[in-house]
Amino acid sequence: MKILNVDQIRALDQATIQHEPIAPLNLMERAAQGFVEWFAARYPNTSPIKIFCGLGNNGGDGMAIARLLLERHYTLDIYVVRYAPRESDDFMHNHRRLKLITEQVSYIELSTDIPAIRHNEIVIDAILGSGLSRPAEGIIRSTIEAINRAPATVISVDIASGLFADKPNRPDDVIIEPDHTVTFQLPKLAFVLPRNGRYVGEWHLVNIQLNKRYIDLAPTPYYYTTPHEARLLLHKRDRFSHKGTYGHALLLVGSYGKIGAAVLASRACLRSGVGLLTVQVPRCGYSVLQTAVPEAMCRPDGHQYVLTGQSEVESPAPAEYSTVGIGPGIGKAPETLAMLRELLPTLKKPIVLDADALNLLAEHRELLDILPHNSILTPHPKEFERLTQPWADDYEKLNSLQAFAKRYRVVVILKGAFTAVATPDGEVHFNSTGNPGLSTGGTGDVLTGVLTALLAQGYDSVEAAVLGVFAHGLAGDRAADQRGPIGMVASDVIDALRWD
Ligand SMILES: NC(=O)C1=CN([C@@H]2O[C@H](COP(=O)(O)OP(=O)(O)OC[C@H]3O[C@@H](n4cnc5c(N)ncnc54)[C@H](O)[C@@H]3O)[C@@H](O)[C@H]2O)[C@H](O)CC1
Ligand SMILES: [K+]
Repeated sequence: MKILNVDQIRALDQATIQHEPIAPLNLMERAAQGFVEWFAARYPNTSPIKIFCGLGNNGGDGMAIARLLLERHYTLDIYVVRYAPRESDDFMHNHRRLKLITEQVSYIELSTDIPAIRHNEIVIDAILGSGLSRPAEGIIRSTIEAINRAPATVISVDIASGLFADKPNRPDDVIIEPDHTVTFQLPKLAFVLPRNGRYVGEWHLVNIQLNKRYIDLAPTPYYYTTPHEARLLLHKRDRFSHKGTYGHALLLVGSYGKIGAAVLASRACLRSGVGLLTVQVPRCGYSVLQTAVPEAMCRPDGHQYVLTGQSEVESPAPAEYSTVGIGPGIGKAPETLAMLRELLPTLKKPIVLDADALNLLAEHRELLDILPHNSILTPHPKEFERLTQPWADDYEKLNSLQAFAKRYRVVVILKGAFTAVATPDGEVHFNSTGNPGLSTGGTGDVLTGVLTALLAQGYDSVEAAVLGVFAHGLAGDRAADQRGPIGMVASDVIDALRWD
């Protein structure tokens, strides 16, 4: 699903109006109906509601929503924040229609007009929408502050008032902090950026049949992976396939005290459909691995405690495997750095790099230039910062993510809520699965195993990254359902992996 910017959203409105065709007012009515259906399904009881409307089309939506809620017999107090002399045409029209059925519309011009809000109330925020052109000031600011102080449930129409949809706010901007945002058809970039969490709450999409052709043709680097799209990436298995069909992966993982990472990555790799798996661990990990993961072959490293790449047993060179996954638990010993230096130039196919493999790359940047193209890197924000430089805001971070993926021709998976997958072509796919329960030791090792398995099976790197991140997050969601987000551990995520 595409994520469009504000100019494109405006043009999409116009395209829908022209080509459907539909009168602007009817499109607003459709948006309001969509909101009200969502609302009525979630809040069937008539809790007292306060709705705050601005004077533009977001306020127009609010006026129409107020009318539709009154028709459904909700108890409603309606406020118009009169911050300017001008009103949009569709606001005016809906204001007039509303006044035909109720006299109960109040106007907020001064702070003293702002009502007290009680804790059992629901606030609907329709003050400012995607038309925000500058930070909220004056009476808008005071109203937003009052709503944020109130102990009520807050629901924003389209976007929290005061939040820019596609560019950074200043740190001292005043923005609604909603529990829910109900937006129209497509998510906004602001919704998937971590620092905006409190200005978005849970967000929900309401389909208002905007022009499909415009959406299909609109150029954008930003996408949001829906379950349907993720499922389409899944390769079907042929009845006559055999284990050779699904590749032979090599994992270079673990060091003394971190053999658990090797076990987790190996198990996840096997649970993600790899044909054969060989795992190279330092000698101290040999018995652990053979016992904990009997399905994997083990190639013990020549070193007792860390990886050096030297193998004790006769075995093929890493380049001969379908792919290599390297990083979980490896540490940063000089021998391991030397292994990376020797290994990278020999590899011609995309590989997976995680954890200390990334930290070694950050400390020895010349290695970045010899990464096999289309390799997948899986940093969390701190690791990514070491690979690049600190950022002032999420938009700067996103730019730097896109630039990095392009420059080194790699796929970068920046982990977090709405994990971002940046491609060598400059696209970014935000993931839709996962929960805070995944913030626990070992889940990154699991992801490395998953991605290594997908590359070994012949998925191209972008598909492997998008699908792998989605499936990993979904498994995390299942684990959280079963164990709760606090009690779940990385092994639960492996157990919950499903590929159908
Ligand atoms: N396709 C859709 O998503 C649809 C969206 N709808 C709704 O329309 C709004 C966008 O409406 P618009 O009139 O463009 O903007 P706003 O209501 O957000 O703002 C009104 C107006 O206010 C001025 N303004 C901006 N920032 C400030 C500020 N800080 N202080 C004072 N005034 C400000 C500016 O001139 C704006 O134009 C969208 O969010 C949806 O809710 C349609 O109803 C259906 C289709
Ligand atoms: K709003």
